[in-house]
Amino acid sequence: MSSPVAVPKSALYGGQSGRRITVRDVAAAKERGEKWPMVTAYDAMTARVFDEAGIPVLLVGDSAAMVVYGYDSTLPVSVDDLMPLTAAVVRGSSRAMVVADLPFGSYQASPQQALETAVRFMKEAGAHAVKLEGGRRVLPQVEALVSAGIPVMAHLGLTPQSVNAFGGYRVQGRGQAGDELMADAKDLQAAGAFSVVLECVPAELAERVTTSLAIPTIGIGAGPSTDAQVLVWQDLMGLTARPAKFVKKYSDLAGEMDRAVRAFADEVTGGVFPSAEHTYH
Ligand SMILES: Nc1nc(=O)c2c([nH]1)NC[C@@H]1CN(c3ccc(C(=O)N[C@@H](CCC(=O)O)C(=O)O)cc3)CN21
Ligand SMILES: CC(C)C(=O)C(=O)O
Ligand SMILES: [Mg+2]
Repeated sequence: MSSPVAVPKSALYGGQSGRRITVRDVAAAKERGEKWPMVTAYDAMTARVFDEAGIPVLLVGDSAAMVVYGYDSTLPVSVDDLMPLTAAVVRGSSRAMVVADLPFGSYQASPQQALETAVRFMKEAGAHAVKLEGGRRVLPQVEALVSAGIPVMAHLGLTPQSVNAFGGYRVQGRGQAGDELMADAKDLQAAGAFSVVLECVPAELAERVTTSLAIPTIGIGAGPSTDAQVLVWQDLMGLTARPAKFVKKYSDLAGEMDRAVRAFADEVTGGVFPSAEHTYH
């Protein structure tokens, strides 16, 4: 039997406020030095499970392109694809802040385009904040959204919508590029972003960015020093075939689902299911 490990729990993670987590709660957690978890969600039932577990922030990621829709990158997914998933996550949760990831092509063209897209996610899907990828190249977009009262989560490092420009999913921010990323992070904070995701960057860079910023950093493949950590839920649950190095598997849902569906199939073919207890008369 394994001995229980004492896990320090933050007031943000598992908070019992009875209302939604807000950007103010997220800011206060950094001031208190409390780390918190974020996970993706794409439907109401998983959102409810994560919400009831006390996860303070749920991200409806454009990773839905890959884990929900089966594309091999995040580029093909549209606003219309993500809108119903976002609405479902909002309906399935009551305490988490729900962040809508703006998909490729829905905000890059102009601040006006970014505002129109973000307003749809807030108004029609009920999202509480939006996320977009990029640094100084999207500052006008960030400023337009913040001016409209829309909380913006930024995203630096391995920004998957730029996978074709990077030539693959590779670590970002090594050497000189680290100084560029630091400058992007500071400018995003100055533009009013309430948090910034750091994806696939050296831990030392993520630590420097985290201590240099007043807003929280959310790491994925960015080492242990960021204020928060995010994973795609299918990765941490063991549903993903070949997860990245930064993924830790906390469950083997693929194995469990395989076992369960084979058991059902065997009982159907063997005439065992349904028995009397699952039958109406
Ligand atoms: N299921 C899932 N999980 C994710 O974390 C995720 C997505 N999908 N889709 C969108 C992006 C793509 N992401 C990825 C995908 C692959 C690697 C990857 O294979 N990385 C290499 C590192 C290569 C290097 O060392 O430069 C690895 O071996 O982990 C990283 C991030 C993260 N995001
Ligand atoms: C992995 C997170 C940060 C993301 O952007 C997504 O799931 O789309
Ligand atoms: Mg994303």
